[in-house]
Amino acid sequence: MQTTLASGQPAEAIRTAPAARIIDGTKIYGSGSTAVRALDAISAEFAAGAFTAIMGPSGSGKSTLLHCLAGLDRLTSGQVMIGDDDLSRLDDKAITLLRRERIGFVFQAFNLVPTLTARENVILPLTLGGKKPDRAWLSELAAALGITDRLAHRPAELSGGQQQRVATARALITRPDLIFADEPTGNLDSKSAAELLSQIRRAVDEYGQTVVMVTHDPRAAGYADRVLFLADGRVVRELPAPTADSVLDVIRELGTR
Ligand SMILES: Nc1ncnc2c1ncn2[C@@H]1O[C@H](COP(=O)(O)OP(=O)(O)OP(=O)(O)O)[C@@H](O)[C@H]1O
Repeated sequence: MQTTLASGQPAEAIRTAPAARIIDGTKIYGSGSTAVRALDAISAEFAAGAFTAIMGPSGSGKSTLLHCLAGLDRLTSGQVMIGDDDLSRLDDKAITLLRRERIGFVFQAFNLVPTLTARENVILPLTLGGKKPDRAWLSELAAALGITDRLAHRPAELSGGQQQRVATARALITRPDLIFADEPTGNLDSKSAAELLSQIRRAVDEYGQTVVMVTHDPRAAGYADRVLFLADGRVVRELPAPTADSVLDVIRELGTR
């Protein structure tokens, strides 16, 4: 029989630490009269094996949240936990290692290395860690993302959308526990966007990976398990089991408040 706690939740669910957590996170850029409070004592949990979309108006702190969760930037105060590791207690070297081993990124600026081919860019996280790529997985990813025939090309010879898909393959190649994506479909036509989102969805459903994705697109958010809406550096609404329509409804409602 399954053990349940007083809260009604199964004990197993409680024991499994969230993949990532931010607790009372505040991020202030600059100081004095020019200081900007990008995150304002925000708290949120990202369950292992779940896909969360982050939405909110421009300047609401979405990218800052992603960067702080991913250990690319440090909070001014508060805590970020990746599994059981408290990022505020780790030095930069330890954070770099943790990122390389457990985290994949897809960002707006693709950060592809211009002198490397698409294939070399995709496998870079493995090369850096001294590991060999799993050829079958590389082929599967390239096919699913529609870049198989572009792998020998350098980034400058690829369209923006193709570069975005190469960056996505790079984020997925190590099968990281956690994937952070900042507007991954921003430069894609709707068919390519659907392919990329399906691939991200598979990462969650088939491999149990945890995804946190910033997006402005209600259709993209519809692929997630829940949406967190930010405003002024805080979570103002959580929407479980979103659809493009229910996301639009919440955006309209928040916009008219
Ligand atoms: N490096 C920085 N220095 C100073 N202010 C910054 C910096 N980065 C972000 N900000 C400010 O912090 C606030 C939150 O920015 P952030 O990029 O997190 O918002 P966002 O919700 O991702 O916006 P968008 O949807 O436009 O990408 C904004 O007011 C922004 O101008």
